[in-house]
Amino acid sequence: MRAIEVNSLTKCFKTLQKDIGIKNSLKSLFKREYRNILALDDISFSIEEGEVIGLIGLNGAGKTTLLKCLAGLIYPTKGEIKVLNTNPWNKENDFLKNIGFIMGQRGQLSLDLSAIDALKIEKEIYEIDDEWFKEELDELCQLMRVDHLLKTQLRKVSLGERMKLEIISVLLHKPELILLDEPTIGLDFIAQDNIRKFLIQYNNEHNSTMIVTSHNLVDIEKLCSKILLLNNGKLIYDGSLENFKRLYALKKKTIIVNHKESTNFDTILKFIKKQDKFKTILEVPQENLKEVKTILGSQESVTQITIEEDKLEDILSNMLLN
Ligand SMILES: Nc1ncnc2c1ncn2[C@@H]1O[C@H](COP(=O)(O)OP(=O)(O)OP(=O)(O)O)[C@@H](O)[C@H]1O
Repeated sequence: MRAIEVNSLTKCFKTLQKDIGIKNSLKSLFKREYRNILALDDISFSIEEGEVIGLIGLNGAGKTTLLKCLAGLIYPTKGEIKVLNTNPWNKENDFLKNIGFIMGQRGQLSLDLSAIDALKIEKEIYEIDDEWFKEELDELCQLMRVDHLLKTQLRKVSLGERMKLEIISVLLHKPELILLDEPTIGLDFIAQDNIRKFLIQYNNEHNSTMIVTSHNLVDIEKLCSKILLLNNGKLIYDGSLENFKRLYALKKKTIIVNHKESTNFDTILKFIKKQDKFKTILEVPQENLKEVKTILGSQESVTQITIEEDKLEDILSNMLLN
């Protein structure tokens, strides 16, 4: 079943321009100048139920704006959106109960409360019954390993622990659609990994649809099978991550060669990027790859050849910055 359908979505923000200095500020009180910012430019796509989609793009590409449109927090300028079979800006109760929005940069739980009290507020907002709340909370706290923090004031828990509690608060009511805006921002690598594993497990168990935005492309590679790539408000790729990597593969491949001291690199010297006694790193254009592999393969002193997979980060830099 289709979870999201977006047709020709355009969002334009109109912002007041303010000049620098008191004199100019006073002037702008009388003569207001506005600037239009096209945050989303005629984009269309659809997402099936249970898919985990990576929404990527450089700063200002339009990712948060798109998530906010999908959540019904802002109105589009033009176009149609259907999320869970409804118009998000109608804000029907059923719709609101079935979506969860996690914003890594801005927590929603009150820092003055203990974790359990803050979660109980969510329980009341979403009208979760006592038994369900207890069961869900136990399960989620165990999965996230935060049981010991429930009585602690949120101001006193670490950033990673707070993020886990934020995620729990959003998942308590088992939303069908989960929007995750930078879910691992500011977390150490262990906490990032725990959150990713948790989200994968949660998706496997509940078949919830997820959209993840992150500048940490490891999140995207580990969590998402499909991506939406935004650039200056335009959707420039919609499809599988695998296909994206194939379509936009880098023109040069990195080959790591482990070898004995005696290895002869004479015929492929021009490809050497770095070399020490037992290891050589080569940068080889696609068209020379076969030839270089044959040369390396014919040498007995070569013990291992590894061709590095293109990193998503490198493909994107190559694509967006060139
Ligand atoms: N409320 C607003 N008023 C005016 N302009 C806005 C508003 N919100 C976003 N914009 C502009 O819309 C564009 C897209 O912003 P958006 O926050 O969606 O980008 P993003 O892809 O999420 O960026 P980042 O990766 O930096 O979070 C930017 O040029 C931004 O300045």
